[in-house]
Amino acid sequence: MSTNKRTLETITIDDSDEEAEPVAKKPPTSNYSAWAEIFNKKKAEKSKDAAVEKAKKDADNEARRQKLKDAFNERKRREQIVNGTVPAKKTPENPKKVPEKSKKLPEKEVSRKSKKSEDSPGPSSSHVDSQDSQDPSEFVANELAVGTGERLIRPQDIIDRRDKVFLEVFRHKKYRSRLQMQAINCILKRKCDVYVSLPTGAGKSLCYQLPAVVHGGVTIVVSPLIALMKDQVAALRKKGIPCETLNSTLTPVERQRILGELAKMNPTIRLLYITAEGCATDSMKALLGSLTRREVLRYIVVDEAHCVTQWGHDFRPDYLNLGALRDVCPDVPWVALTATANEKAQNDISSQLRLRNPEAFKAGTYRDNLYYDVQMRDHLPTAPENHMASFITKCLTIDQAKTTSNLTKNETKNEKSARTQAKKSFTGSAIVYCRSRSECEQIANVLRIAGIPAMAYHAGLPKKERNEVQEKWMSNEIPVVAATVAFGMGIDKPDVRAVVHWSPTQNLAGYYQEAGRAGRDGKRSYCRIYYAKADKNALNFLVSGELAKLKTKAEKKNAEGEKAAMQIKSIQVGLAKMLEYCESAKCRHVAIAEFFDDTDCRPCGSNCDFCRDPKATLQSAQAFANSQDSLGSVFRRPGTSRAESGFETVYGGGRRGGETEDELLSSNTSSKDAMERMEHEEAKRVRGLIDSEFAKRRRAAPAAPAVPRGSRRVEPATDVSVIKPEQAVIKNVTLESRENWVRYLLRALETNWIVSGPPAGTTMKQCAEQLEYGMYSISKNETTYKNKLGHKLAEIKTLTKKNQPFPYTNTAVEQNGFVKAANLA
Ligand SMILES: Nc1ncnc2c1ncn2[C@@H]1O[C@H](COP(=O)(O)OP(=O)(O)OP(=O)(O)O)[C@@H](O)[C@H]1O
Repeated sequence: MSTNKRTLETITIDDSDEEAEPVAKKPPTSNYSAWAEIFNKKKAEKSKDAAVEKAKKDADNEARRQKLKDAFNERKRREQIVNGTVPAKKTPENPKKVPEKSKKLPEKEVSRKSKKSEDSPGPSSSHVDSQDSQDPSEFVANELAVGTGERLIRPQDIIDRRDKVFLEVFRHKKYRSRLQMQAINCILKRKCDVYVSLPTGAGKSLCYQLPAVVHGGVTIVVSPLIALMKDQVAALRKKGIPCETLNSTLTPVERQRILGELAKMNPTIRLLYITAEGCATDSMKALLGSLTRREVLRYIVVDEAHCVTQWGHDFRPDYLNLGALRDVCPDVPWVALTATANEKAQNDISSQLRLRNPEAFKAGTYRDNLYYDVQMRDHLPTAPENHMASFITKCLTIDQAKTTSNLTKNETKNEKSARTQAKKSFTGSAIVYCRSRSECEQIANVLRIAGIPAMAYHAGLPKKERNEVQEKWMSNEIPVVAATVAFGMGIDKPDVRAVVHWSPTQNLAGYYQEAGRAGRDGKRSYCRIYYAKADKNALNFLVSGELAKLKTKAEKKNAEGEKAAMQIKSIQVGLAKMLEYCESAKCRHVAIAEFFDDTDCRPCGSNCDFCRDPKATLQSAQAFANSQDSLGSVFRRPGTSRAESGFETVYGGGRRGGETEDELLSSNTSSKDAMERMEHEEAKRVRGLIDSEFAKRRRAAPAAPAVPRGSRRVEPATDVSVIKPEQAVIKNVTLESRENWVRYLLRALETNWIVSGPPAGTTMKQCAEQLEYGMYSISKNETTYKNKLGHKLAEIKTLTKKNQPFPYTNTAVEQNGFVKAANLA
């Protein structure tokens, strides 16, 4: 003890450097000198490490600075190209600008240049169009200033500028398709209106964005969603293209700034995104008139043009006002773009928008990198959630090198626990579309339990949280989002490897668009629907209110009545085709193509479940058809046929009155208000619908012989069964309702036991049946029976949320803690 004290007293601590270790000075003993030597050596090593660390940090910072500088310079350069302030290269193909007087080139020179540009590498010589599109004489020279610097004085300049903008602003190497290039060239010529119908992800936006930049001036783009516009504007700004959006979410100051810029003689804004509602206002008409008079209005573009037609799946009444703009700017060329319009819709779009002899560029819907399939939820070998989880795992290849495991030695013995605890690193991402917010939460939870990082995205989340989810998904931090339909609109993520619909959409066209968010990079991606009879009922039920409203309108013998009748037809056909797609066994690509009147599409061969394995697909469709009348007929009274029930005629689809969840989210009202309004409306609508459906049926049905409710007998279901169905000891509890409770319990257990599976020696179905019977056998009346089962269901769901397995005990043997004598083995 005393030695220690002495040693400590003799050490002088050098604390001049806060980060440095204490240094021993004047070592009094040889022991101490050895100790000090180690200390100093350590200090030297540490400072060396610190120097290396510092050098690394400096290098990183420098690299980051350089990257930012490069990005800034690159953006500046792109801006200069866009503004036409980059001096053109003095090459033989692009000679120095000629003075105004010699604008018109001699015939000979034009044709020589035309030949040259065909041969020139340009944006992919292999994709260079036929002579007509490259012929400079075809292009109408725009003699007004493009921006502040350059003036396009010759058609050849347009071609040069097109290639420069294509390569250096949009940074593409070659055109996505010949059609994309042809459409771009046609639009660039500004000689006629243009209609573009290309598949999802085909690059339609470039068809108008490139000409808009090349010609300078202002291009007006009408888009259906504020969120969509915001995304487009952000993406264009990143490329250095000045663009703005005028919508209801802007502050007065922002609005004023944009209007002030547009009022200038040469506005710098290249693309102005507006909503269809905004177009109809007098102030917008005045603005367009003023731009036209100043000759700076280049194009009017109608994106998602199917919104203009009642034949489309997403009709927006405001789009009908667009045609009136023709009177304000009669000579400006129009461009209409869509991925989802059939022949009827195309004709309607042309007439509604008053397109003048539009040149059409159309391609079928077929995308060979997308694999479509349908899985019948009620006929899967495993729990549907489990099935989906393993499907997603397969789609998103797991990067083994990056996968980390925090398991201990003992835990690795347990495979199930290993599955849940290894932190896998996935490549690519996926979306699971759900119908309700609770379904989103439930699916996200189930996926997490299965070891796939997933988050829910829906209107019920605060905006901040929604943004966070979106950002994490975009940056591949979380690979899967379980979302409502609002998610993904306007998002252009190239590596979405799977789009799963936990239940189908209300319309085949809508499905095509949502599924089209997969594989935008052209790589193999998967589009799957999980389908069950219950979905069919729910879809029919959901749209019947909308149809009922339209039917009242359709009774009127005027234009409004005609439009409503058209809409009813479109809704009915859309849903009928969606259900047909799910239920029939045929090439999925052909089914989609036929819906869009594309008769050229041949069976894909290997890009859908049917073409891969026709026999299995047929069997699955057959199994579904066979179970049609026995499954979950929640909304149909036993004894009535489907036609009698009225559901056969209430196929429907489309979003309600053009107001989507996304729009509600982006409106001025707070998202909570919007969300509540939406939920309230939906609940009211469904309640009203149920009442009216049942009232209708009560009126229509012949008076049935009075049968006490509790004793009513129906054919037992085939998907689930109940224990001792003949008992009927509780008044008003029918066999039907007991079966429904078994189904609810089964669904809840399937989700909860996705990882652990049912207790040894049992199946999930048996457990669900036992649980129901347990409650049935100890309840005195209908209310206690329902309460007990409700609590049990809630208990299972709560445990699922907490990622805890439900501890199953056979409730048939539980009664107030005692085992029933009858159940003792
Ligand atoms: N020539 C090209 N080369 C490479 N990528 C391209 C080309 N043209 C467009 N793209 C890219 O393809 C992606 C899809 O383009 P875009 O969003 O315009 O598709 P779209 O046809 O509008 O699809 P959707 O109808 O689904 O919205 C974008 O990331 C875009 O940058």
